Amino acid sequence: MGKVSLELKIKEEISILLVAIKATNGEPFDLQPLITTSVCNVICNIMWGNRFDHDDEQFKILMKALNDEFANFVSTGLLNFLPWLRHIPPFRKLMQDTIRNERLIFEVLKKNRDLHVENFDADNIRDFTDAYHNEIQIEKQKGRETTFKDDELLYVVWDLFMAGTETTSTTMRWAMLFMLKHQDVCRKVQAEIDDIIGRGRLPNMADANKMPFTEATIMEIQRLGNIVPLGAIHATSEEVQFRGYTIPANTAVMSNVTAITMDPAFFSNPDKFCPERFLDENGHVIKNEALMPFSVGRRVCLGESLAKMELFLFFTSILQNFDVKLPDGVMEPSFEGIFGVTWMPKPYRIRICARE
Ligand code: HEM
Repeated sequence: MGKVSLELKIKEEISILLVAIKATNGEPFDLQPLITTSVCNVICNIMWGNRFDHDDEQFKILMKALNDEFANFVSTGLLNFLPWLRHIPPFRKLMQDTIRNERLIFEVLKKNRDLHVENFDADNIRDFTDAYHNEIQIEKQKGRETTFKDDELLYVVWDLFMAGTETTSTTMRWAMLFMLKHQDVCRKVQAEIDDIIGRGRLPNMADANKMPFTEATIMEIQRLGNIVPLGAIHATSEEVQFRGYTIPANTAVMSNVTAITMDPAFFSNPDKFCPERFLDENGHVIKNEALMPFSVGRRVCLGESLAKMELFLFFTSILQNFDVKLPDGVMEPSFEGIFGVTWMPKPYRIRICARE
């Protein structure tokens, strides 16, 4: 799927999201289910070429199971290191729930794969699942051994759902909290949107490089939101010498991303929310290599460009149309977080009101 058609799919989701937000009539609500559904639908579109209505039964099963998997991730992750814990409450129940959820999710994934295989037409590749299945057929015809396998496809799709849904949704929820707290920044972003895009059409990716303040704001949200504070766990495949240390083969390695994003040597006053740190004196964006929300190296986030597209389009489309406000009686947004798959804000309620 090319960048242009991907952008169209994202904008289709955004249009539906904006209608759903408008229907809240400026009353306090939790943005999480709406935004997660939207970004999950983007992945569905890439994988299966379709989207689901928010109240579709199959989609509800997938979303609930995905949410439970995310919520239990830290505890189930512990079982990787201490597997015997699975026999002891409360881990026993957690393990049973995880197995049940995985079965439910794989049923949905299998159903969609089988539908694709039934209607497969090599001359009309509709989406990722078709493209993958096509690869299996090509390798089969050539009689070659391949890692492209029907069952492997289910795990690839599952990985993309896991990696691509909660991350983007969580970043957007931090984004809204930062805008609640820093209304001055929010107004500057809105002024840039009005100037470059206006109110008559949805934002496009072509607008992004004309909007340095917005780009810098998203960078600062990603720096302070810091949603993957310890990166992903990797393992050394052989012995490694690193800065005078010897790391043996098969050692689990984690990267302390927080130590970098909060290091005054890279970011002055690191606790301060300050988009201007990413702008030079002419208002142009400064790239800072110490900002690495998608990690670096060979295992860098596979979805980085999709995620950047989603963040820009969701963020600007919401602020183009709405102001963000605290519920009556709430003086300050809470920046307390929960450590699940990612570092995510505690559930909060927000008022998103049509702009004057
Ligand atoms: C704001 C959103 C996102 C953030 C902050 C983010 C961040 C990350 C980080 C830090 C990693 C670990 C890299 C490493 O192992 O060193 C990662 C891996 C990955 N991400 Fe993302 N991600 C985001 C969105 C997405 C999206 C939308 C997709 C695609 C659908 C995606 C797919 C993946 C995949 C497949 C990996 C594993 C790559 C590998 O192991 O080789 N991510 N991401």
